[in-house]
Amino acid sequence: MVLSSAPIPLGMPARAEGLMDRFGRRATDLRISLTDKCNLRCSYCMPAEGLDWLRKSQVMTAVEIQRLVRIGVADLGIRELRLTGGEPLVRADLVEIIAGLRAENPELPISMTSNAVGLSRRAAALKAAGLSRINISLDSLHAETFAQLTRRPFLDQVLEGIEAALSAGLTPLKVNAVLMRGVNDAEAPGLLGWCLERGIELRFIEQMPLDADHGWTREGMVTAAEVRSLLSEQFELSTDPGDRDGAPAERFEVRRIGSAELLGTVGIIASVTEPFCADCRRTRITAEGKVMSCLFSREEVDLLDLLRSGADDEAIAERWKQAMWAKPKAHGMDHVGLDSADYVQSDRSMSAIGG
Ligand SMILES: Nc1nc2c(ncn2[C@@H]2O[C@H](COP(=O)(O)OP(=O)(O)OP(=O)(O)O)[C@@H](O)[C@H]2O)c(=O)[nH]1
Ligand SMILES: C[S@@+](CC[C@H](N)C(=O)[O-])C[C@H]1O[C@@H](n2cnc3c(N)ncnc32)[C@H](O)[C@@H]1O
Ligand code: SF4
Ligand code: SF4
Repeated sequence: MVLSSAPIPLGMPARAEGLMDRFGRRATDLRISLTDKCNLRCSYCMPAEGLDWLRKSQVMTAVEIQRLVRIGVADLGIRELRLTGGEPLVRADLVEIIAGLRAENPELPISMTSNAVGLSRRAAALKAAGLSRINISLDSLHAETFAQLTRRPFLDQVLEGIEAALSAGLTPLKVNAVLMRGVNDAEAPGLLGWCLERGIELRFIEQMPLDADHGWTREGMVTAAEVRSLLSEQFELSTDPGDRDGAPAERFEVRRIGSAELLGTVGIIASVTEPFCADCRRTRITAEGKVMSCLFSREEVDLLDLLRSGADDEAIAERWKQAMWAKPKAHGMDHVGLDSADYVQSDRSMSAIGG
């Protein structure tokens, strides 16, 4: 048996149940990045020239991913799984990965976050393999604005992907949009109307300082308060009565101004201005098998070396638990504040973490 070389961290119960941290939170939501590669270059995420991609040998195989999920579900209390990246669709073995995960975990909710480029050809196969639902990123319905934000002219492919995902039953389908001031912020009500017509839940995400270009500024980002104000031009929002249940998105019921008819819901993910770290339930594993206990962690704990050196499940679970025990309180620090003086942006961009 290969044991973690690290001693049990201070204060961690010797027989800690599941992925507990020092602040009493327990991670039950596992997010695995399948790849650091992507076919878009969204300005808030990737640089125009791309990044130095990981070599194939550095990236977890389907079998390694399946083993980690098995350990997470059987031994560590994981109750839901999200596949992300990079762009999961660039993995040629995506359908096999999902089929393998589903065969071992018949009841596990398995979702994916994707840019939907090329999805129209694969949506039905992904559903048949066992994918439960999908969240798709779409920042603009205008071809020029889409191309400006993503640096690629693929809007039509994304729209086709969304239609295919709906037809395949990858629902409830959610669309993620990041608003950039002066670029697509005026589109907020239009995007919401478009999603409501299709039974899609739109979520606006505050831009976070996780871009490879390090171009984020607190003044430049569009805040949740601004999103609500932009939407109020056409819609009335009221707090959704449902339980938030640790979710990043705060949900609102949507009605046209002056109408009582409920059109659907919209979510706002206010990671910067209205953080939700106190109830965080997420544990992340990067494409190269490193645990990131927080999206903004500067410390990573390697599971791939254990996977590849004959370690047993118990040793892997123990190292994962230790990594999560050290989870920072918020935003990778001991306090909230992505705009605080002591926040230091990580070298990892969102695409290399697994957003
Ligand atoms: N700060 C922070 N932001 C997060 C976290 N998890 C997700 N987000 C943000 O929320 C965005 C949307 O996440 P998704 O991957 O679409 O899914 P989700 O909102 O977690 O999941 P569902 O509502 O269950 O579909 C991400 O791209 C991040 O920008 C988190 O742990 N911390
Ligand atoms: C990193 S991507 C990975 C999955 C897939 N490529 C996609 O775009 O949906 C996941 C999510 O992160 C979001 N994202 C990327 N960079 C971000 C940033 N700097 N701030 C906020 N959200 C970001 C994207 O909008 C996307 O919805
Ligand atoms: S947000 Fe997603 S689609 Fe856009 S560059 Fe990052 S990983 Fe690619
Ligand atoms: S910033 Fe870190 S602690 Fe806060 S919600 Fe995200 S992952 Fe959890």
